[in-house]
Amino acid sequence: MEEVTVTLPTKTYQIKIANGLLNTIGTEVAALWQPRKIAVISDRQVAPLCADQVLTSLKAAGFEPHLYLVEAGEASKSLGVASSLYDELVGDGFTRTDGVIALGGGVVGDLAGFVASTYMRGLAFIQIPTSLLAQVDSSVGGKTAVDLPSGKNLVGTFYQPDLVAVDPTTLKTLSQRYLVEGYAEILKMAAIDKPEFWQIIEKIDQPAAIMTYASELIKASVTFKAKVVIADEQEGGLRQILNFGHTMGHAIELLAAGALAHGEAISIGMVQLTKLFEAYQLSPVGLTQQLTTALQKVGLPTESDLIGSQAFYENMRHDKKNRHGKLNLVYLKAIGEPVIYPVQLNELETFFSGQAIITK
Ligand SMILES: NC(=O)c1ccc[n+]([C@@H]2O[C@H](COP(=O)([O-])OP(=O)(O)OC[C@H]3O[C@@H](n4cnc5c(N)ncnc54)[C@H](O)[C@@H]3O)[C@@H](O)[C@H]2O)c1
Ligand SMILES: O=C(O)C(=O)C[C@@H](O)[C@H](O)[C@H](O)COP(=O)(O)O
Ligand SMILES: [Zn+2]
Repeated sequence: MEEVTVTLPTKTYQIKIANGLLNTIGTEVAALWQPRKIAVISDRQVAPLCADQVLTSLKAAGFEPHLYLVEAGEASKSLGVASSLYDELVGDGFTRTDGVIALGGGVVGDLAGFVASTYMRGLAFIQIPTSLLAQVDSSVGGKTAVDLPSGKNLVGTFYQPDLVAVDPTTLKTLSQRYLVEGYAEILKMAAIDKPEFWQIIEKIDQPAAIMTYASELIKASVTFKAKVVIADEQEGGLRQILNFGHTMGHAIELLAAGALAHGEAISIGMVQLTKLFEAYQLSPVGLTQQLTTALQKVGLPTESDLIGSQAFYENMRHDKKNRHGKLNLVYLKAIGEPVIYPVQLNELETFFSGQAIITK
């Protein structure tokens, strides 16, 4: 078993990574929680694959698990779905001494974490991520959210789990599209972490290689993400680097209305933003091509015709790195050297059209 510890001012928790961990999840949970009711929140695609394993193990450890299912996909990250879950928890008599477990990808993790953090002002919460994206990124760090029609993750909380239990064997049933999509967030972390991480990326020459290096990639990603979160839990400054590619990416994802998965949109966002900063001579010549090549090797998109419309700029203005009239963008001075670069909101169009005057 690999373990990474997340030590924060208010709590410390473990990210545990082991093949077959779902079979013994009850024992892991019993080491943290007294017997209680547990809301296991999952989606209709994931639950038939592994919910039985989790429920059986929880029951054997003395818990009373209740399974709640949402539709698979981003549309479930809504206030409406959260509200239905609150009603079900009330109906089943959940109280503040009970718990919530997210069993699924990033959608289920963000939604269940949001419900756990708000229902009766907060129930204990555990993440069991089953997609690659969730295992490397979304289950760690405590960002929970639902979307609004006007933007991604616009309502949410910082709410840390008591445990993140990663069982990489769950990835065997994940489609190639979502394996590759999760890889986009791995590549993001490799691009902003020390160059040793990028060296693992250099070895990934086709989608199948992602599975070959999965354990190494998961460990490197959560170790890096944990380090950033420990340094800046609530994104006062440094944590914004984890948003590399997300300002454009989230705007594109919203405009694509379900046609692009999160990681696909972030892939486009990383490349197009780097292209802009390369043109402004703030990123080195050739960096856009380096990122493009690494992303295209696994089939990720790097371009979109959704960029540049009025709605695109409007979406970017809702970015949570928008502070005091400036939008903090994250660009790369080099691989492993992310820089936070504030742009005046009233100059956003000029900046993104490549016509701004840059003083270095
Ligand atoms: N909180 C954070 O820090 C954070 C970080 C990154 C992304 N996110 C959010 O995560 C979401 C994207 O997560 P995602 O890519 O996991 O999407 P997802 O949860 O929609 O999962 C992708 C698809 O894979 C299926 N799936 C999941 N695990 C599976 C398995 N083991 N076998 C077969 N199918 C499986 C799901 O049912 C879904 O259809 C976005 O909403 C994004 O905003 C949050
Ligand atoms: O954990 C973080 O911090 C991140 O930014 C990770 C991102 O990959 C993730 O998509 C996150 O949900 C984006 O957060 P947001 O604050 O831009 O909504
Ligand atoms: Zn992301």
